[in-house]
Amino acid sequence: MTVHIHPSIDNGVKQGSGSFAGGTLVCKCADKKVKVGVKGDVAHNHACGCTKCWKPSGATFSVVAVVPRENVTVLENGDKLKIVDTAAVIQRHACSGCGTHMYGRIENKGHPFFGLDFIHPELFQESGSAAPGFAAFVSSVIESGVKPADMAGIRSRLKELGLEPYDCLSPPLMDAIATHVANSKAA
Ligand SMILES: N[C@@H](CCC(=O)N[C@@H](CS)C(=O)NCC(=O)O)C(=O)O
Ligand SMILES: [Zn+2]
Ligand SMILES: [Zn+2]
Repeated sequence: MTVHIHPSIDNGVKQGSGSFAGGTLVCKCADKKVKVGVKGDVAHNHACGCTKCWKPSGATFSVVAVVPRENVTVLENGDKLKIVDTAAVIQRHACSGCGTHMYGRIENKGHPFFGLDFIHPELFQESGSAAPGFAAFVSSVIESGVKPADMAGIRSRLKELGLEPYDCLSPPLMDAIATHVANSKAA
């Protein structure tokens, strides 16, 4: 069985240039494309199996990374952007024309990841941004219809691609969240 994870990594994970200076994220509309400028490289790029992160058609996983929110600017056709779920922690701003999520923003100042926006590096018109390094919320793909019996094959393909599978976030990110919670309680 061929295991498809995401079109940008199914043929192998292409490493970033290490000097990506930023670029423009472009939606999939034929015209009046939404364009979002991002300064600098992305961090914590990963495959996400959750149901909320945007995936291109046919993908089992999303590929998503973070950038400082001050580095993100809507450049063109921002009037097409709509928040997918205003109740979610991550306010995902999607193009109402093609459905592509252009950036996700956390507005809760107390959240461990406040200050970071979530973006999909495959939407950069430029190449060279940092590559995904792990896979998160892997078990969640079952919620999108993947058969539990296919999970062993998915996890082994992720490992083959060098993307260690986790069912929540990676240990360093889980540690960062717990540290934030501990510090908030201590304060
Ligand atoms: N099992 C759930 C997990 C959803 C989830 O917790 N996603 C993570 C990773 S993106 C998150 O931080 N979500 C916050 C949000 O969506 O606002 C699903 O697949 O819908
Ligand atoms: Zn669009
Ligand atoms: Zn997700």
